[in-house]
Amino acid sequence: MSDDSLPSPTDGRPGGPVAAVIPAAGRGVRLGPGAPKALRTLGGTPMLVHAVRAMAASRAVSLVVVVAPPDGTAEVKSLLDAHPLPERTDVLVVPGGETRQESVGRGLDALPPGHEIVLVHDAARPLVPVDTVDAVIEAVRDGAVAVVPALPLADTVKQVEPARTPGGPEPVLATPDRSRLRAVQTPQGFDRATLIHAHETVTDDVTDDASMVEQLGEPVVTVPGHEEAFKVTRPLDLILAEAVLARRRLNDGF
Ligand SMILES: Nc1ccn([C@@H]2O[C@H](COP(=O)(O)OP(=O)(O)OP(=O)(O)O)[C@@H](O)[C@H]2O)c(=O)n1
Ligand SMILES: C[C@](O)(CO)[C@H](O)COP(=O)(O)O
Repeated sequence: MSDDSLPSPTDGRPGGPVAAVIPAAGRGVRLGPGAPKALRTLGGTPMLVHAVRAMAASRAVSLVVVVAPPDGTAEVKSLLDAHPLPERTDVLVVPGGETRQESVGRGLDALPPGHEIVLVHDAARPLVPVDTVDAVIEAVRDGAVAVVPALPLADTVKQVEPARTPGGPEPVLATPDRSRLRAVQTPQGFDRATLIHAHETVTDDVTDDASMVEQLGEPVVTVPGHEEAFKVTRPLDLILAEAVLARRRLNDGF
């Protein structure tokens, strides 16, 4: 998809500039000891900077709200000052909360008026291609209130009774039909009012924003995800991300 393929519709569909909220306040416990995950480097550049650039790569995105570790807003601001974005993209930095949900909520609270479409993108998915970002935006512009990039599963999935002790045996309860399951990624795209309503209404613990919209009874749809939009969660993911970046740099000739 080219950068110019995202019109600002004038036919009543949500158009205009898009804002992206990037929750980046997690510690990265599963990645192991070190700096907060979003500040760890990939190819010498902090993961957060990759994620911010990935959103700003879409010409539709005019504002990125970064939700920083509460004690790290000054560090994140100076980091972003040192890695400027295209002129069309503004950046705000706000402190995050205890959970991802709370951090996204704080990012939404900071949104100025004028962005009808909001993306929520994990800092921990630094390598999402711009075509995936644009596909999500386009689906919201086409009238969906909530859109998730999704991939089929490669593994068979079992539903289990969780072990009583870590590493203990887990009785298998069921094997869901894999053909109807999807692994969902970010950015997830939303009609702004719907997302804000979901965050004001849903208090259950959830692991993504689209499930909050589902709880409102609103429809959520998928667009094709991308393998390179994987989440850097465990140490092996960092090795994979370095390899993907190295291949991209080789292909781009720098
Ligand atoms: N209180 C939190 C927790 C998570 N996140 C963000 O939510 C995204 C997805 O979360 P995850 O990959 O689980 O990150 P962590 O919470 O840092 O990882 P872990 O659970 O291993 O500590 C990350 O970009 C993370 O920075 C956040 O903004 N605020
Ligand atoms: C939002 C998400 O990336 C979609 O797959 C995922 O649910 C985040 O989960 P995490 O355990 O907070 O990383």
